[in-house]
Amino acid sequence: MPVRCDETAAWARLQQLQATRRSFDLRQAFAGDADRAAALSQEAPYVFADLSKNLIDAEVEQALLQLAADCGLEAKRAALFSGEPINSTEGRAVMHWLLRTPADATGLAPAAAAELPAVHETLDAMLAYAEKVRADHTITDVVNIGIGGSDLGPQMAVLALAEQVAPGKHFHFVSNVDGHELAGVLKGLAPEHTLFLIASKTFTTAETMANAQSAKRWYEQSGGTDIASHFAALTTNVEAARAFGIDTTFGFWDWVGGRYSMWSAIGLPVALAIGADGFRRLLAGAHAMDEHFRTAPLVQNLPVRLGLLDVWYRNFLGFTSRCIAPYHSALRRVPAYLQQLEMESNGKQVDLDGRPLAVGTSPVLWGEPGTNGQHAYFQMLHQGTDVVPLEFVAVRQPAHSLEGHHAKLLANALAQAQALMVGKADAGGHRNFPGNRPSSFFVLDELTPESLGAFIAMYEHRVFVSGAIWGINSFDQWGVELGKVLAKDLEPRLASGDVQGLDASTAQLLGRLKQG
Ligand SMILES: O=P(O)(O)OC[C@H]1O[C@](O)(CO)[C@@H](O)[C@@H]1O
Repeated sequence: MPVRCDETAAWARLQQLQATRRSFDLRQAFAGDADRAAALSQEAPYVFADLSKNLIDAEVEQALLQLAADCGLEAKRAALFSGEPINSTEGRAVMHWLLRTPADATGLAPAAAAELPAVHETLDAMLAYAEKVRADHTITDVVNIGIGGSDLGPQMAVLALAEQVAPGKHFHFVSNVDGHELAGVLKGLAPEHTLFLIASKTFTTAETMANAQSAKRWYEQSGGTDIASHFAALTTNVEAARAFGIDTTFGFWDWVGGRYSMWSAIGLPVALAIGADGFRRLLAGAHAMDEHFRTAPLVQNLPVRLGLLDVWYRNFLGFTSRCIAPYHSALRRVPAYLQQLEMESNGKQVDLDGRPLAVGTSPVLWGEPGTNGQHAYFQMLHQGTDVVPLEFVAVRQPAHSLEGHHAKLLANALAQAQALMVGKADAGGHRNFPGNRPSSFFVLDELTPESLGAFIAMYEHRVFVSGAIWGINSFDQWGVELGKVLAKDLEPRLASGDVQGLDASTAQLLGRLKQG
């Protein structure tokens, strides 16, 4: 039976520490420890993290590392990198990291080594296709149709790396079954200049299938005659894609979770946007972070330190949400991407054996780019009654040459982190800032494919770490199923008006929304 984190000696120790840390004050902690900033910071590939403005100290970190030991984190990490079927409810290995492993890597576990040639064969084919389409100037618009992991990752990355996108191609992402979205995109397109990518791991997702059918109908009705050249599928279900009428397919494997799939064929929009070299650089950055996570001692391992901090905040300090503020507008879809990554992975209520947990799991993740958030919800972060740990992401070098802007942006990020911590007590009443509010601060030197890859991989592993401590399966998502089944039942009722067997509220709403 797996170890329950809350039954370990380290958990009890952390509870004791939490009781003695009720009055912990960041300002005093800095005043009392000249080494605090350095000791609670971490260099990792392409990412520097200053964790020193968090409500922790060396003793708490030490106890958290003991918790990692008691919960078998290293063995779990080894199981991840050995290709063991750690996604136990689906009987699957979890090897998205293999998608960014170089072709000549040595020392891989047999399960991983066996898959590596196929990974690179598919990658090479996909990148060759990407280069062919990039060189084809008749294709001016690429429409990615997919949802969840088949949308958020590529969309986030194409936006983040927009500076490197070759001119002449426009990228559109259609995810919602809401026809307004697809109709809005199609309005400006011509079939002969458009490439549709149907991105779906399962090739069964209702929204994606509906959008794909409508896109195909639109293509044919607008005079398009060459589906083979204007549609490609990115999927593990190549047969279903063929049955749909798509010949050009790029596959991947069931050991790649949807929310971990931007490194696979699902990343084709990114490769189309930044080219084969750019995509390989993205993979290289992520691989560098994989190696850091796999090999660095836990005490100097950034994803480990972050995952343990998440456990401390969630389970000992009782913080139920975390805010992410990228101070870079190109990172504006990062919060949405991370929401799926963390909340779909760790929003679980039972352990690996299906037994109810006695501890809280995934916090709510939310956020907007700075400085916009400052003029919206930062009020609550500074003076609200709840403490919400905040994560700043800043990029040292801008990709534009507009004078003065970047210094203003960075000054704001620094100022907000500083203000949250130091507060302002002398004004009293409405003008009082309590301070002592925690934040982490990530610095990327430049926003490049490498640094983006490393940053995202850091988050993936961080989510793995907290999930491993909680003893949950971070790689299934049964919680999305019930709504899908009920929607199937309700769809025909919206036409017929049949409310038999429905609860009174759903019946009333269905009556109001009835179609026709
Ligand atoms: O790629 P697919 O199979 O269309 O799934 C899309 C998304 O739907 C989910 O399965 C949730 O419904 C996500 O996990 C996944 O990323």
